[in-house]
Amino acid sequence: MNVEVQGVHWLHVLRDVSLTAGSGRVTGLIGPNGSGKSSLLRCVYRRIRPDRGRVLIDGADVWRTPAREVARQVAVVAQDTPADLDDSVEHVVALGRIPHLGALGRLSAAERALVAEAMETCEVTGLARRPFATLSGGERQRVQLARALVQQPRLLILDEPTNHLDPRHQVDLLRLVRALGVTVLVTLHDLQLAAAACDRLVVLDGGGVVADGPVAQVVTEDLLRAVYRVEAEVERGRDGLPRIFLPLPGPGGTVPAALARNGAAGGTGHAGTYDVSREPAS
Ligand SMILES: Nc1ncnc2c1ncn2[C@@H]1O[C@H](COP(=O)(O)OP(=O)(O)OP(=O)(O)O)[C@@H](O)[C@H]1O
Repeated sequence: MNVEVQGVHWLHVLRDVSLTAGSGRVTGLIGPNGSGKSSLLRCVYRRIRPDRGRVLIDGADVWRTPAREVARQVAVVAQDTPADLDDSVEHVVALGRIPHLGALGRLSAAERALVAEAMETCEVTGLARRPFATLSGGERQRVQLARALVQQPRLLILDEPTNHLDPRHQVDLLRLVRALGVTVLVTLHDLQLAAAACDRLVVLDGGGVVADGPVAQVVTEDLLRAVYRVEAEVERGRDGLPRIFLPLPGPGGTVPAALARNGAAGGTGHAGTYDVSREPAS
């Protein structure tokens, strides 16, 4: 399933955005906070209607396609979890079949097996009877992914799918997503993960596309400086993928004097120092 975004404008947020997410490929959307990534995904999955421009899925304009038809083809793991919080985990996962259900609204035996398999794959089988509301952030994220998998989408849209996951579950999710063989559009803040998981990266800044291409071409020191305003080092691994070294702080650093504790310089307008090895003053 091929996705084409053509000249999309929305409010002051998206400005003339065009991109293609190729069939069966994993396309990553990256960019600073507030650059418009989630808004663009919402345009693609028909949550918000662009003021100008079009989103075509396999050549059909999503706003000229019935919502149910889009829901049969497109699964979304969004940051805001829409599930009814009192529902059990198993029920939330089974909701993924709704777009495919007939008039009776009952799951077939094959569909129940699909629900069980998706829960197994996302390691949430042990949580099946738990109310969704009682889950941790990472558990919720895995349940939402299981719901998306039982939908058997041709396009999978993931908005920051790893932000609550521990390292092993991050790796598992991205491996699974790559192995599915469906078209994937994903936002990720972790550029190392994005570089490993995606075939192609599109960079948004200020609501516009500022770079678009294969991972190795896009993730560069110049891009990190220009778009994220961070002085990072980028090396190439033997696999050709970029390795990103951010200028992480060691002990000690500076903060505005008004925020400094631990006996740092007082007054206003001067930088104070802090020492992370010291207990905060009580
Ligand atoms: N309904 C809305 N009305 C007005 N402004 C909005 C609306 N939704 C989002 N915005 C603004 O649009 C900008 C882009 O938001 P969006 O959530 O798309 O960014 P993002 O790139 O996904 O950010 P983040 O990395 O922080 O998740 C932000 O400045 C946000 O405040």
